[in-house]
Amino acid sequence: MEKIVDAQNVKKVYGKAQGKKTEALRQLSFTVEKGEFIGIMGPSGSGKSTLLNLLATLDKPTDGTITIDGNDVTKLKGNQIADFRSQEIGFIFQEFNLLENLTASENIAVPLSLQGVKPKEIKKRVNQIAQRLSIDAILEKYPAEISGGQKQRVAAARALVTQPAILLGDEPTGALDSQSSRDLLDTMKELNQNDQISILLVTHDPFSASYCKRILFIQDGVIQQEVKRNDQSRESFYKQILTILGTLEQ
Ligand SMILES: Nc1ncnc2c1ncn2[C@@H]1O[C@H](COP(=O)(O)OP(=O)(O)OP(=O)(O)O)[C@@H](O)[C@H]1O
Repeated sequence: MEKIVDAQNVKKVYGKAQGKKTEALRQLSFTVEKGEFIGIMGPSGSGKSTLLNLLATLDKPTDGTITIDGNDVTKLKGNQIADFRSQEIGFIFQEFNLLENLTASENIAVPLSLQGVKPKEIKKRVNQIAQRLSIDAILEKYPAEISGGQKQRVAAARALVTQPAILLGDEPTGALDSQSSRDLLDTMKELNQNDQISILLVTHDPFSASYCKRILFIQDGVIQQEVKRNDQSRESFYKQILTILGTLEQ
């Protein structure tokens, strides 16, 4: 199996040398295989956002290594980091972060324009991913003219149009109603199953997490527990997640 992410002994300490220090992550190790759909859960303050920032190459670990698609991202410097991020990492957030004065299609095109891809190729790739996410009909609309669920699909298309090694999600259903959440999660499941897109989802929400194939539970900066869905139904996985969360948050 090909590893998309290989995090080894990752440690993150916040704070100045002399001042108060917070050890947000301690000796955290895990891998993500190509085509996995993995969830990260844990109580508030357990280190989830810290981990996501490190995986997104927005911050560096204090110690340890993080390899993404064969590249040790802890060794990247300056411009290499931004280039790597724009090519290899797709990101969807709770807030959709769309540019309000650009149409859906222009929003999706932004990462490709930044990479200097030619307009004809951009058009082709935007149309392809829009079809995949069933948003072809709204491509010429502005964010203010579409629903929350559609906005998140546009954001997902923007994240995937560069064909990144991994799609990172930070509570992507957090601002959606339950039907739009379900639709987005179904689409993510489909992209994972049919297109082998590797997805890592950080979430508080057991319903979203129940779509994952494997979940890492973090507590106090370490992986406390790991569960696999295997062949159980999503409903039964959901119940298992609730039980574990109950024990963790005591
Ligand atoms: N920039 C920072 N400077 C100092 N401490 C920080 C910083 N960011 C996070 N921390 C601390 O690191 C620990 C882990 O925080 P983190 O935000 O990663 O947790 P989380 O699991 O994402 O929490 P939540 O679910 O509430 O978003 C916490 O103790 C937090 O206070």
